[in-house]
Amino acid sequence: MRKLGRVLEQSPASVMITNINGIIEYVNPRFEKVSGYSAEEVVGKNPRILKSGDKTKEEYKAMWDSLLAGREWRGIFHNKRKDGSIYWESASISPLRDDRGQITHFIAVKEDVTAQKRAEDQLRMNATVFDTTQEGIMVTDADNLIKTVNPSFTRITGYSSEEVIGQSPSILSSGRHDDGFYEELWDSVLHKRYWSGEIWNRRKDGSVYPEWLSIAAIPDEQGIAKEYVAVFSDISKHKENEEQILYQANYDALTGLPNRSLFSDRLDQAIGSALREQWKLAILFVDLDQFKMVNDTFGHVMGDELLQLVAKRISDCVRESDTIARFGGDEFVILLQDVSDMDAVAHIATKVIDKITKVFTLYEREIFIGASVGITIFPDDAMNADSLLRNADMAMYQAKDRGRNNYQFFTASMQKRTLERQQLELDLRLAVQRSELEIYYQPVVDAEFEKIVSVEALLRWNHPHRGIVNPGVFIPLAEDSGLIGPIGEWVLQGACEQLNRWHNSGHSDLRLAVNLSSRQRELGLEAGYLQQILQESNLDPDMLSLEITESLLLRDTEEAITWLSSFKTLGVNLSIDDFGTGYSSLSYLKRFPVDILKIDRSFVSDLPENTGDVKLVKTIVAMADSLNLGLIAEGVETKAQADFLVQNGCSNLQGYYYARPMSAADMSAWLQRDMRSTGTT
Ligand SMILES: Nc1nc2c(ncn2[C@@H]2O[C@@H]3COP(=O)(O)O[C@H]4[C@@H](O)[C@H](n5cnc6c(=O)[nH]c(N)nc65)O[C@@H]4COP(=O)(O)O[C@H]3[C@H]2O)c(=O)[nH]1
Repeated sequence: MRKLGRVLEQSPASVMITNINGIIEYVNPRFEKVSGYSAEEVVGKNPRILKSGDKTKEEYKAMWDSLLAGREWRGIFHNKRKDGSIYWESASISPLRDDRGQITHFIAVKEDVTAQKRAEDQLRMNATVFDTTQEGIMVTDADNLIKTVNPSFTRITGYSSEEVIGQSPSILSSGRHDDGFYEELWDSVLHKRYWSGEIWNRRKDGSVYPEWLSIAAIPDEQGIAKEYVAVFSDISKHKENEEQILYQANYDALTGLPNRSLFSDRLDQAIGSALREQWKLAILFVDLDQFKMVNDTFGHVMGDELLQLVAKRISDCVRESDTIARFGGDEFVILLQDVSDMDAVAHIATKVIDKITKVFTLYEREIFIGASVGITIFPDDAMNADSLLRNADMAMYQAKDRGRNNYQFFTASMQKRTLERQQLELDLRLAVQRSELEIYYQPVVDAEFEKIVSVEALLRWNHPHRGIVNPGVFIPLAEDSGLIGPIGEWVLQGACEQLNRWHNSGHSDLRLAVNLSSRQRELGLEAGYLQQILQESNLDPDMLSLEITESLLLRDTEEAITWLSSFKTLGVNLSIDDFGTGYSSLSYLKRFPVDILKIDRSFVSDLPENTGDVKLVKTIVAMADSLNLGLIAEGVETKAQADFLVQNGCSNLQGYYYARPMSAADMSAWLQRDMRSTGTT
């Protein structure tokens, strides 16, 4: 019996003996160690002091039912130690009987299975991760044959586990990587036990996809790799996004051409190669003429489509290896590599202009635009990308100044001209204060009745060093700098005062036309100001007409209508200058409060020989007739032109044939002359 006692005392299992009522009578030292309670603390107590609250009442009842029926009970307890920590015990509880077979005690033999339980939980969790993770997992053996794969492997690759187990992972090879790539990969796995990187694999359906793959070698106790675990995720979507971001950062979304940033990179690279190979580069800066007008008239959708067609036409002019970029708006830039012959560069520029000036047909409309091209050469003109682009831009402006639809090579004198332009702008600021501006007047005659009907006020600048500067040069400068605001008001006031003087000297029927710039609207010219001038000059508003260009009508149409209508309300007339050069249409003539059309000089100069112009002028005359608009032909230089116009219903004529623009004093003298001699001198 003592021997038995020793067995209990030294048992590696916890032993607890309770009486029939479940009151603890004995616990062995192992119990004390595992539970943290001493024998004194638990003897006389109910074992429920160990309860963690995990088992339900029903479970305890089932256990007691079984024990009281004399059956052994086996199960797991989730118990609480004295310090509150939880542990798992596997228990076997048996009833002890006396000689009469009556149950007197219960003996519980328990084993702490916490570690085992944790390991099982860990395994279960690993299995769940393996089954549910989005990453594909493939485990291979020491010979690198597939041992197991998870469901995501099947989802990504299309192979079921049955199809791949026992196979080499090479069935996934895409063929996109060379042997060297796999050698490096395995070298890292074998020596560093790890590799991760991007790899292209092939699905069962043959499609190739990029994945992010990590391979780890799992060593045995001796450190020898027994298994390899490969974890991978399909990164096609991620790559697509990455490519899209890269694309957006480097390409123009509308035309698909490289943008400014990619162009600059390519230009830098091209400069590098050109230096090495000792060849030249040409940069062509292409700016569209009249594009803004199309955009404003027909809307952005049409403007966008036009830009796409332009991009296509420019691409047709150069080699695949050349770069064409869109810098935004209506600016395109071409980079030609390895150029030796400047004639060839000029030829390409001509080709680009020819292609762009050909008619575009969009939504059954015929659209004409033009292009001005500036060219600069590396290394002749500059050594770096920024300067080259600046030069090409400057040359492009020169091409525009020279009448559009042509190209200009950059020259050092252009830089000089740009500086001169800046100087001229400074001078213009002082011109008003120094009284260097003067209003000239050009008569408009009624050729049928041989009398003067009106004068047009045309501004001149008597520059102290340059002499007379024409408005074609300084009006754009004044518009760019905002100086057209005060200058335009000065012209209105001066011309109205002068007309008043002529009225007072007996020419009371004489009318006046003054040019308005669209910028004057933005710069705040208001009808109230004009009304004041008219009152101060004692003029009937009907004696004044404001000349506006077609482009003014087309830009910000609604605002322009409101602005012009406010002048119209005063009683002044509005005339459209350069009629026929833009996208004149009957519909906008009806929308604008216009009174007079001026036929542009360009349609008059080839009359009466040019049949196209003949037709056009006849159409404008008919249009003015039917809309009840006044008509003036500009730029009449010959008797033949005058005769043709009069015979065809336009008798109000303006041009050198009658008189050039002249100072107010000369105009006064002219007014005194006999109108009968007009045009015969
Ligand atoms: N070859 C040729 N040319 C002729 C003939 N008859 C007249 N011209 C020129 O044609 C231009 C007619 O003026 P515009 O079309 O209003 O075109 C004007 C007008 O748009 C603008 N401008 C002139 N003065 C002013 C002004 O005070 N304010 C504004 N905003 N613009 C002005 O500058 C433009 C150019 O003015 P100008 O150089 O004075 O040029 C004038 C005039 O000198 C001819 O028979 N043959």
